[in-house]
Amino acid sequence: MTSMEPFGARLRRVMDERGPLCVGIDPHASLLAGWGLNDDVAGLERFSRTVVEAVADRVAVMKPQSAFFERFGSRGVAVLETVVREARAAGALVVMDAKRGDIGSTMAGYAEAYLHQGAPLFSDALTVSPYLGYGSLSPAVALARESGAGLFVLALTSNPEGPEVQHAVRADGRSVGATMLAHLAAENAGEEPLGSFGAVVGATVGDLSSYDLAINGPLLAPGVGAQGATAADLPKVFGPALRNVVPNVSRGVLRHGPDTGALRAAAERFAGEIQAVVAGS
Ligand SMILES: O=C(O)c1cc(=O)[nH]c(=O)n1[C@@H]1O[C@H](COP(=O)(O)O)[C@@H](O)[C@H]1O
Repeated sequence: MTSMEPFGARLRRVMDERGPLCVGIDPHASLLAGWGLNDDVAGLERFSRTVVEAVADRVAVMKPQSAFFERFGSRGVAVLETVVREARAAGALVVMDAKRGDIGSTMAGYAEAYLHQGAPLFSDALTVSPYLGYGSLSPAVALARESGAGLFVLALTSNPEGPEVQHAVRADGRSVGATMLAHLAAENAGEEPLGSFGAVVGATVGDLSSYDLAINGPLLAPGVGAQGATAADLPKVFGPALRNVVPNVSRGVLRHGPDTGALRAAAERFAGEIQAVVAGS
């Protein structure tokens, strides 16, 4: 397998060129209806390819939400394959949001599905859940390193149910979420200009001053837009780590379709607000 330049280096460059915004592709049934599309495979394909056409040539990252494609079985997954290919061809990095996590031997299978170059769903990075134990992710870490891909590990998620697991305090006094961040910092040690092993930290989670976000890797920050966070919240949540934050907006952009100009304008509005807070921090 020919190795690509590591994900972290590719991400840093595209963030420098395009700004850090990630636009999510989340074809909810309600959004398809809002766009005047049927809730079927043709509607799914029209929706997701329109989003790619509108923004993949200008945003740093696109994050298809696998759940909404899997809903339609193998034909939905075929659409997902097309979407990944087209978004990457337009210069965006694709983070596959499938939140995989299993015992190590099975995790190796998931890693092959998304992180092996040449796999039909090969993506620049994959979201993974470490809640079977961080070590269960090692096959994905190893394959990502080999192929130049990355991971985003759920650390402090944007949903209100997350804290019962992620804020739980271990016998050594550290919270579970902080432990995941520490694992990622170790993974990324010494990498320049940025490591490839990111954390998911919701933009909605509030004050993180007691957490060490200096993991030398990207921080994927969902929650801006529909979940109530704004660009203005980002400096408060992320402090000095803001430079490595990739804010994700899905419904906040998608609800402006189906007009490509309106989608583009919505993405550019979020991108502008985010650029302004990053520049001012
Ligand atoms: O991993 C994710 O992307 C993710 C983690 C998290 O903590 N919270 C979260 O909302 N997400 C995803 O980010 C997207 C947010 O969508 P909107 O709320 O519509 O912007 C969805 O695809 C979620 O599954």
